[in-house]
Amino acid sequence: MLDFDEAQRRLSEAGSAPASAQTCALSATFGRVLAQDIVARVDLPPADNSAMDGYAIRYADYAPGKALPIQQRCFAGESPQALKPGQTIRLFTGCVMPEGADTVVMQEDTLEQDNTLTITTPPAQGAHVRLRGEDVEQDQVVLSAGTVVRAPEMAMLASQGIHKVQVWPRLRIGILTTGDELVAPGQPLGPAQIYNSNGAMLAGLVQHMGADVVHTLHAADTHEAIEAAFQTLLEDCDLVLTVGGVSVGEKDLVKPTLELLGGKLDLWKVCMKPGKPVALATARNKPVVCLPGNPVSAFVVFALLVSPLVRRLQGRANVLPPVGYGRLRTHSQFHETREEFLRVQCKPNAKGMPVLVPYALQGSAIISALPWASGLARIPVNTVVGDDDIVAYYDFAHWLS
Ligand SMILES: Nc1nc2c(c(=O)[nH]1)N[C@H]1C(S)=C(S)[C@@H](COP(=O)(O)OP(=O)(O)OC[C@H]3O[C@@H](n4cnc5c(N)ncnc54)[C@H](O)[C@@H]3O)O[C@H]1N2
Ligand code: MOO
Repeated sequence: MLDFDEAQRRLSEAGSAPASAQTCALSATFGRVLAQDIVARVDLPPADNSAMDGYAIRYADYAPGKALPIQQRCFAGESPQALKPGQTIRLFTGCVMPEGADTVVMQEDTLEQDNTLTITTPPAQGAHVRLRGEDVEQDQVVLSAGTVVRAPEMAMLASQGIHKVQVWPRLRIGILTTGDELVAPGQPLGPAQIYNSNGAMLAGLVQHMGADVVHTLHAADTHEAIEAAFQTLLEDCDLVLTVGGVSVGEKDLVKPTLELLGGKLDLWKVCMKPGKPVALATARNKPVVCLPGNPVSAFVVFALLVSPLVRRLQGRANVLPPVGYGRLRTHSQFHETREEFLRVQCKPNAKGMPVLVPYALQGSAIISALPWASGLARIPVNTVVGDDDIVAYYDFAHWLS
């Protein structure tokens, strides 16, 4: 069985960014991956401006109790006059600083009467002035290729006046579920049947990562049905995910069918619990990942092994999210021969230290653990782990996005 970290590395490298980029309007960039570095076109802010509603002065003109005539009232969007010596200009937040002024006095620290200003609280030199370029300087790289565009990145693009960018095409993923015991939701449940929950789950996981679900197919446990589904999926998709039928049972036909189609098996069986019977193959130059059928196993394998490959294929720069840590709150002692990934909730204790509370049932068919858990606690192999021990924590907020 392959070591978990080695398997994760190999899956994360089992593909590459798309061959060509496409142009995307700013308003449609949410969730897209930048295919170009973004270089600042303008200084941000483009000019010195006021951070407060108040009065622009030349600091040297200040003296306690001294009255300064108000030369002009200037609103945001208007160009101020140059400040005359010994005078002040009334201005508002966002107004460009008048030439000659170096300080803004906020209006709460002043008295205005008969068009003259008295400053009641001594100002600090240079106070409340936002300096040209203090945020971003022209020609600086503000966003790198491989960044996922979310609201902060949209703010940055817009602040630079950029309304079109080069992005990678959306990743097209196909899903294949197998198993004669499965029934589609909406259909009556017969004896010895269960609902197909992995199809919907994987479709949701794919969408959450900003990729497209091109097909969600279901095949009966026959070579013919599985082969026909593979033909469609390999034709239409960049990545194929199968679920179930990848273990050692007599109807576990996914791997043999893939091999019949000329697929090359790159790895099979990883030393992890849940998730052992996972396979990575290449067919028609496309990666195929076969996930174990148990719902929790499929979910965990997607989070830890498939999501890095998805990020790679999407052209993202960071494919392996950060791993956190926490103190395990448990009544059990663990001494594993496979890396175990417990479904846990992460909560801070009174000192703010993250505490990882495992779900009561840790079987790989326990679907109720999935909406409950915030992430996975990693129990290392050949190590006794008990209450309060510090273990690695894989937060779904990072590992599923
Ligand atoms: N003799 C052995 N048996 C098993 C082994 C083993 O090493 N030796 N490994 C076990 C482990 S670990 C796992 S995980 C499962 C995975 O097996 P498969 O990937 O071949 O999956 P199936 O046998 O098809 O299904 C397993 C389980 O999951 C249910 N399932 C499958 N697909 C769906 C779906 N779309 N929605 C909901 N539930 C699904 C299926 O009914 C089974 O209960 O193998 C162990 N066995
Ligand atoms: O590996 Mo299986 O995924 O333990 O249930």
